[in-house]
Amino acid sequence: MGLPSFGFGNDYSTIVLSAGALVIIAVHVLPYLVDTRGIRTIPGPWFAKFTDAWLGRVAARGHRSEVVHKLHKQGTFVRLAPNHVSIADPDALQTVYAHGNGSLKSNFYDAFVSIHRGVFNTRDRADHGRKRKIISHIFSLKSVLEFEPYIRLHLGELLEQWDKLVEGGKKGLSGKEGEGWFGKDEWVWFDCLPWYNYLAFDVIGDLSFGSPFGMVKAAKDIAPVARSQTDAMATYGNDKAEVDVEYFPAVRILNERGDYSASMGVLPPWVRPLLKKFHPWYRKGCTSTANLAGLAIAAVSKRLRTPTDRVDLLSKLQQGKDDEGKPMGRPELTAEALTQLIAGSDTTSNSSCAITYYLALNPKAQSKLQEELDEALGHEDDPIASSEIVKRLPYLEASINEALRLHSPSAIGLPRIVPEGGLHVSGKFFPEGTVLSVPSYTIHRDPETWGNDVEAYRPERWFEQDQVGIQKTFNPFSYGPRACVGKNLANLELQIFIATIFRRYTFVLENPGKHFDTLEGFLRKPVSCRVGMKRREV
Ligand code: HEM
Repeated sequence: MGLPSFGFGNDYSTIVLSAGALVIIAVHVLPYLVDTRGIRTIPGPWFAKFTDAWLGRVAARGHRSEVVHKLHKQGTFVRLAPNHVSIADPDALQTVYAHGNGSLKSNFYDAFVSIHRGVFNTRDRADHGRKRKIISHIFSLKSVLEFEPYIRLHLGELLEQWDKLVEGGKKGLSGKEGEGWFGKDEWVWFDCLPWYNYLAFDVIGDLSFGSPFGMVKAAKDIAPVARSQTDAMATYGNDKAEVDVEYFPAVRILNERGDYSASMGVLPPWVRPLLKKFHPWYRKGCTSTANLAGLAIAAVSKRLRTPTDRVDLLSKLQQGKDDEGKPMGRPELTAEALTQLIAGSDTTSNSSCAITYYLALNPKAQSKLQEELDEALGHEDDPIASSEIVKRLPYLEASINEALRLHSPSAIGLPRIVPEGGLHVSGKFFPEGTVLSVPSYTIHRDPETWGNDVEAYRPERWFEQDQVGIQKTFNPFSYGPRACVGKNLANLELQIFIATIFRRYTFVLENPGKHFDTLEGFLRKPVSCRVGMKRREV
């Protein structure tokens, strides 16, 4: 008996396999061999030379900055994808991100768009310039001081809650199941991360949407979200119409959205709809992105139904006008309020948590900070520190900056496209269209700038090292026209939070030997931060 004949079937599989091989060669191998950008000799992981999938996988696993940092042990330049070069050189910041160099955000940022582009994910230069012009004066030093009462209000609520925990701790009580706190040896032991999330969300929710979520008071991650975006958007044009809401954990959906977008953004645009449809992890992220948008839609709609004379971010956005004197329409207003909620919430809470962790780990630094706080605020009856006093405290500033350096909430290299004419960066020429980034995590560990003990938390280094080098290398808020527009508000919040909290309480780590676990999406986030806390005698 002869071998079975596969006839047409055999020819067909050969054609499919050959076509597949040709597509792989055309899409992945040819660009590598032709090397139009002249980056073939740049070292990097083997797979990353041929496909974006390597970076997509690393991003989805949540430790991108640490992985890229290790790769930079090979040198200043690392190829992270067929068209993406990471440059670990503080001098490169001025070239890649500076005003006037013409580089734009890459298509990474398209993965962050939900209802409408906001100032963060608008890539077109003119559109961004228009938005930024309307928004930037809202975040001037003078303007953000008008927001101080909201910061004080919600911080006061946090102190009330933490005082209760301290009292419970002294009595040796424990929280109910799921609350995660217990008292032992006069201390209360608990995870401070969720509380910082509640605080940051309440402050920014109050500022961006005109009412807080009430998370601190409820001690719970919960916020109203529009039940149907389509129905909610149908109310645009009728500010009196009510939007039907349901309740979601906002902190969780914000985290899921950041992880999803940061991994999706490094993949080619044609793969993205397929992943959204067929891959469960990406599908969940897509749902969270929609829910987060629903949160902004519901909140802005509620605010417009009940006009008020409050001064907050939303009222300032409503008053803002472009060069033609036109205010923002409701979709744009909603998108900007959402941008501020996203950009101004877990950035601040993760930073506050990291500062608390490093001060709890380093009792000497904590005592030194408390001495400075006692001297400056000792005569004050008000438990909440005022901006007027805290802005002048050097050790407080160094303690905050040292934690932002080490933890780096914004740690990944933010991708920018080389403009027409190309760019010379750190001694190498990159032609138009190459994607470049400078990883903050790695330059925050540059021994030339920071000294040889880069992994140690030592606020003192801010007084010892060369100030020009520090100014050039410290990059928590990025640099140039796309740098953080909310930096003044972020600094105000961090200074008031940390001064108030460390003046009132002392912290130790529950398990000082345990690694400070983080998970990175767009931001580098602590996973938890279990501390012991007690009231100070002040
Ligand atoms: C410690 C807290 C914060 C950190 C570390 C931080 C960091 C950053 C960074 C690194 C960027 C650049 C992102 C990129 O290019 O992809 C950025 C952009 C931005 N941040 Fe912040 N941020 C913080 C707090 C805030 C706050 C409180 C707000 C406002 C409520 C805010 C609003 C924004 C906006 C709107 C952008 C986009 C600006 C643009 O593209 O023109 N941020 N932030």
